[in-house]
Amino acid sequence: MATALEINQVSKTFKNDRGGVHVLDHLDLTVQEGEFVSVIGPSGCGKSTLLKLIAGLDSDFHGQIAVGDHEVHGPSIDRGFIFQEHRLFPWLTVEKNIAGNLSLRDPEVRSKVNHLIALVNLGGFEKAYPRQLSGGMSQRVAIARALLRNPKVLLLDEPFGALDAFTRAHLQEALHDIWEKNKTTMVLVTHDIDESVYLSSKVVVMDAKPGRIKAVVPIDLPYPRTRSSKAFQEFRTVILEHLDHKPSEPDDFSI
Ligand SMILES: Nc1ncnc2c1ncn2[C@@H]1O[C@H](COP(=O)(O)OP(=O)(O)OP(=O)(O)O)[C@@H](O)[C@H]1O
Repeated sequence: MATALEINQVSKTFKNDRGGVHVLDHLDLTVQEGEFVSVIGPSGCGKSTLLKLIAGLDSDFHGQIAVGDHEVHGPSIDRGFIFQEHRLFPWLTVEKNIAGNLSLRDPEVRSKVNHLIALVNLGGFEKAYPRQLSGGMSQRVAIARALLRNPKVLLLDEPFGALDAFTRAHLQEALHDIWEKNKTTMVLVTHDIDESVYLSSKVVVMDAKPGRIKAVVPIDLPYPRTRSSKAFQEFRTVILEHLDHKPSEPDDFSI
């Protein structure tokens, strides 16, 4: 299997008046083509920062990030990005939001957009406007839009964080379906352990201050996964333990 994403000794410090905040510390991670990787960790550990570095939205960091054979120095169509909020253009229909600046009169674009609308299960809503869609439907349009240019890697920053539990579970299924059909490599930032176990081929658990990779947990459960199964719950516990575990305190010899 070829490597889709290689993160090599990546560190990031945000400069401030007091010198800086050291957010990411020497991260190494390899993601193979077609993998679904989730990144989970405490608030502020640098998950979104890492995703932005991969996206090329911030190139002020140490180390190297490569997507396929190309080192990342800025944004490129080989990486799609999905934010927590869908960021659709309210004045454009679903199909025009997906096509972006490409013309739907081009038969190739039309056929790709039609394919994506079917993939995200929004047939019949081509001419609808974002205000006529639910939050979950809007996020599915955002996913279709991000897939239009066949990115090598799709980066998702808590895409379901603002949705209710029912819609969230439904969209997790939809995302899994899209991943299986489209074979796009995905990197998902989430706070939700169940979401990470349900979707991922491996879960990266991060530590905070500074952000480091604490564990990489391969989830070798067959799909579709059943949240209530014993094996699922065992993976859940493993991740929870990694998240909960604090480095041991030095022994206290005081009386
Ligand atoms: N542009 C910035 N300038 C200065 N500090 C920043 C900037 N962006 C993020 N930070 C700091 O970097 C740290 C990591 O932030 P980041 O948003 O990556 O964390 P996160 O793990 O995604 O958090 P959450 O789970 O709460 O979304 C935080 O302490 C944050 O305050």
